[in-house]
Amino acid sequence: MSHLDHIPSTPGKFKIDKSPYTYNRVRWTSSLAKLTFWSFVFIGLIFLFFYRSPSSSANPSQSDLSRRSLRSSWGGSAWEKRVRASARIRSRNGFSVLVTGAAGFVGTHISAALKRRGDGVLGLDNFNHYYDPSLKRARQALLERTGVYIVEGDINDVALLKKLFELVQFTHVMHLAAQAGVRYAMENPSSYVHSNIAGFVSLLEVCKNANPQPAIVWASSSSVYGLNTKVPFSEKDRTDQPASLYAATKKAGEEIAHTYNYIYGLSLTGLRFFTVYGPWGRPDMAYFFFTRDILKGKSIPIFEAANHGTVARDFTYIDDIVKGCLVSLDTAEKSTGSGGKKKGPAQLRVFNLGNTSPVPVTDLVGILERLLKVKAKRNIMKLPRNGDVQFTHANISSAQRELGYKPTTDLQTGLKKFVRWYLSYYHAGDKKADA
Ligand SMILES: O=C(O)[C@H]1O[C@H](OP(=O)(O)OP(=O)(O)OC[C@H]2O[C@@H](n3ccc(=O)[nH]c3=O)[C@H](O)[C@@H]2O)[C@H](O)[C@@H](O)[C@@H]1O
Repeated sequence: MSHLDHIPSTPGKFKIDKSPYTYNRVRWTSSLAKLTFWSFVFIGLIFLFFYRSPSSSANPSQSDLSRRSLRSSWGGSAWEKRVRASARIRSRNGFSVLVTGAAGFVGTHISAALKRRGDGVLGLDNFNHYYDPSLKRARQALLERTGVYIVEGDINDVALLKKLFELVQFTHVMHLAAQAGVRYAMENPSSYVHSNIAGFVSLLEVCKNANPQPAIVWASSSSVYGLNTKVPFSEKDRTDQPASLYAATKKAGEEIAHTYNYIYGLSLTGLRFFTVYGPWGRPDMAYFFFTRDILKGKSIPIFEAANHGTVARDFTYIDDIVKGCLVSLDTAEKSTGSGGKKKGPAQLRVFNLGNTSPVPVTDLVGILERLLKVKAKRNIMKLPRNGDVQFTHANISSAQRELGYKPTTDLQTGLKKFVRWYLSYYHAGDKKADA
């Protein structure tokens, strides 16, 4: 046996002599050289990972986040060209808007609407696996056909955000990237902190340093009203009793927005969306998976409150939400700061965007049964203590007064459009409708 046979095959390891107390000096020295070499390689890889690591996923687990971030990449001249082309304004007085969460339900609709009217739109999305990513890819393909490019990355990736602001002078940011869903917060609390708090702060940090600073419109949630019992919910009502971690992170977002407005002069508008539904919707939401399960003949859990109390939502159709978002962007005043310094007071707004007519969940199921022509297998159960509240109802007088916001789609009409889309998307192409 030559001494080469003693050189370990596994990097970073060296063989100890038969006797645990003595070792061969030659073997040790060559092993040490190997060890040093492989340590450098290893440290180099770690350095590369942290230096270049762009996106991570908001959802499943932190280890998933890191794993996925390794796979994502951005940069290069072709990439920069695509970014600039997508964000190029094509109408007089148009905006250049960065839409975060662009492959999401609301993000897709808003990106398409902005592009249609001639604004420059650049999307950003981490394509996480909270729900079927193939639906997000299909939305991406849809947007690509209209000329909207979605950068694949995470809002926590400050280097990426900085790069985007270097390439494009965004006039506005439509911030929709978030960990959504009320009930999932009990399963994966850290994903809510990661996206809705840390991610929001990282975005605001980059916006505040940008020159010029963009105006920001972002998605808060009706869930901030939490245990508030005064109806309909007005922006003046208390929001200090969240019933879920999701709601708490959205409420935290509103306070964080106040801080960045106060210190840095960022123009910020928070929109409290009320249970948004429609074509290209989210498979984790009740109207969506009820449709899927009714068609499959599976029973659906329908929540009711104590003493058979009605559980209801102010379901709001996506087109009404899009209108509310666009007019929020149009009426957003410029941020006042520059170079991270505030120059004067800036606009800070919060609006309810709801439909103003709550519908019991049982009625939602009745409408779906009629549209699908299938009887649902109803499994009535007690509202679990998982963050769901019994009732939501928006008072929209403030949005009406200041934005001219006026929802026009009732649940029956909106669900009809959703069902038509659902059937053509899943049944015509025979795609799997698993959330
Ligand atoms: O308005 C909002 O701010 C929130 O609206 C929805 O949350 P939610 O209203 O709970 O929407 P769904 O999860 O679709 O639930 C709709 C209704 O169906 C009920 N439900 C849900 C699930 C189920 O299995 N059974 C059931 O009866 C819920 O209690 C609720 O009353 C979204 O999921 C949140 O991301 C959003 O922020």
